[in-house]
Amino acid sequence: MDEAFWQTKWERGEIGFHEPCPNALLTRYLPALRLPAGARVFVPLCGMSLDIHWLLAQGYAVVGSELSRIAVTRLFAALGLVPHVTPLGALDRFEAGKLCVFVGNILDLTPTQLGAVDGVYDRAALIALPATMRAAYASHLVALTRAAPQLLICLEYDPSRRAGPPFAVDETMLRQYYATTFTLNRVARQSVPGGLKGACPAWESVWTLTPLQYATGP
Ligand SMILES: C[S@@+](CC[C@H](N)C(=O)[O-])C[C@H]1O[C@@H](n2cnc3c(N)ncnc32)[C@H](O)[C@@H]1O
Repeated sequence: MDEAFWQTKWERGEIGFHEPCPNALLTRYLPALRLPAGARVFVPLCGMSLDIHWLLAQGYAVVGSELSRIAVTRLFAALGLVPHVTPLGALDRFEAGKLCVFVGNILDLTPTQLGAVDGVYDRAALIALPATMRAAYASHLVALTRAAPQLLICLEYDPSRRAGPPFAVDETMLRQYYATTFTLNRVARQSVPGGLKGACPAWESVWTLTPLQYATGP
């Protein structure tokens, strides 16, 4: 699952993952993160998601990371924003109003370039990556965001029934990636209507990841 795979998907318009409206699990469960008003939310592997429109409409500042320039150009256009583009070595930063997106490989993004974020929203990012890349992505994301709390949507299905992406990521895997940094709390689990593209039953889980140093104890 290299960069060329995703660039080709965007060039061919094969973007079945793109949802026609803001994700209902985001709009329902983001309050569980208890972000302050006007918080800065990081959306890794953001595509041109309408979730970003929704986050901006709630008054959040949004910062994204996305490989595809096609996606980011379309995202700004759909929002009626004209981005100011700044080259930053391997990345380009697109900025307008309260939206900033780094175009390029997230692994090239540094904490200094990203700046402070209050929370992370991961929909179809961790599960877009194969197992060989996931641990590196997860630890990079923690370092990048200085372990900011996350709202994370995961997908579970029998991986012998269908090849990813999206990949199945169950609780055991999630704990391998994040349990040393966060308290993991599953706030919802629901079956995917019609299964995973009709191939097999699937379930979506919504997790909140709270930094361990902030977890309240007795
Ligand atoms: C499954 S899509 C999800 C997009 C978005 N989160 C959504 O919900 O519509 C995964 C996205 O990650 C991007 N991507 C994949 N690998 C990446 C990487 N290493 N760095 C930045 N973006 C990446 C792809 O171009 C694609 O747009």
